Amino acid sequence: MAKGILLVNLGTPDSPSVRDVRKYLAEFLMDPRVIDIAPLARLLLVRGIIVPFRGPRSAKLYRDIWDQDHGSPLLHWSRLQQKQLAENLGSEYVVELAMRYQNPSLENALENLRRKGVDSIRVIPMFPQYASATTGSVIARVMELIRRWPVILPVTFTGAFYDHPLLVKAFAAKARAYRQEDHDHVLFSFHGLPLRQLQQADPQGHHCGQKPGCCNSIGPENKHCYAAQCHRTAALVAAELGIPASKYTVCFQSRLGKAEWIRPYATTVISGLAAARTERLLVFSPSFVTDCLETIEEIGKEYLEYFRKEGGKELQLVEGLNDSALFADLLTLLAIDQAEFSMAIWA
Ligand SMILES: C=CC1=C(C)c2cc3[nH]c(cc4nc(cc5[nH]c(cc1n2)c(C)c5CCC(=O)O)C(CCC(=O)O)=C4C)c(C)c3C=C
Ligand SMILES: [Fe+2]
Ligand SMILES: [Fe+2]
Repeated sequence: MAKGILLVNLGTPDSPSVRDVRKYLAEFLMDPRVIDIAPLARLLLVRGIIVPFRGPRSAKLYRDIWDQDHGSPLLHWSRLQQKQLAENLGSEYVVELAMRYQNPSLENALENLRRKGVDSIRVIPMFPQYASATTGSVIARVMELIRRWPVILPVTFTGAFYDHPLLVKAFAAKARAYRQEDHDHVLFSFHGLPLRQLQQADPQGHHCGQKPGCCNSIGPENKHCYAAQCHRTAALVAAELGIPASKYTVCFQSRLGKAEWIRPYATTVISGLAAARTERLLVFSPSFVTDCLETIEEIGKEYLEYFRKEGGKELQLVEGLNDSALFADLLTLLAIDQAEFSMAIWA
């Protein structure tokens, strides 16, 4: 009997049309784990302001990144990762891919696994660092769908993998395509989060957002902190590449709305670097395992333009993990438990 593996990434519109982008934004932003405000306020904000006004602007950005043959980069690379994983795992496993929002839908992917008669399901949310808005939301939705099944199969979920040696090696391997001596400084730009969501990961209120820099390092007391996990990924990748602490900065991008998000904001850091006469930046985007709108468009185009406006010259985005064989190996380890893996390599 086969084991089911479900890879889950965030989601993307079905097409870059205004209609499909609005549909995607509405589903995504109505998730209470993403916009965590009172239901009526969320409805008014999302349906009344963000979807109507941001929809056309986002659709234009999606048109810019849409590939003629492959469509959404996020979906294209996720499909390739599914294929690599299925090849690595062999015929004992059935590997499905789903998006938390839009398609391929979680409903269909889970139903496919059920119909194929798998014995168990292992869900792999494809987010290196834990956030309630991403990994948490995937887990919550899968549980909601599976609890309706007549026979509830054994289901396991993998968690954050921000410090996994294969993740670090996979990012470092991608960076080796760019010469470090061609760049004055390295930026690790992570997707941002509202500060209040960071603080929710610290129910005792002892750690997150308590004093400047408290989320810049990780320990047992703040191991679920998204920002601390991001800082740890950056430090590990920098160490792997021999980049000294003086040569890199961590920042957070994609702020939405007026609330305070995790600092420092990407634009503030970019302005500061330009003012300090940094001319050539190399930018990693290690909260994403595939290139997507937030890497290709926001970093590769918008931040490049912004950096130049502020006096900088070049900003080079390090390609996402995309087709990385090392990342496919990491997914393989996540898919099978370590004991099984060591038996497989000893066989
Ligand atoms: C690391 C993963 C992500 C976190 C954490 C996250 C939080 C988060 N995002 C928004 C709002 C938007 N995000 C958008 C796009 C987008 N976000 C992620 C990942 C995370 N988001 C990805 C991979 C993408 C790109 C998808 C693609 O199709 O390429 C967008 C839509 C694009 C736009 O209009 O700019 C919005 C809006 C919030 C509010 C949030 C915090 C909880
Ligand atoms: Fe996002
Ligand atoms: Fe924290």
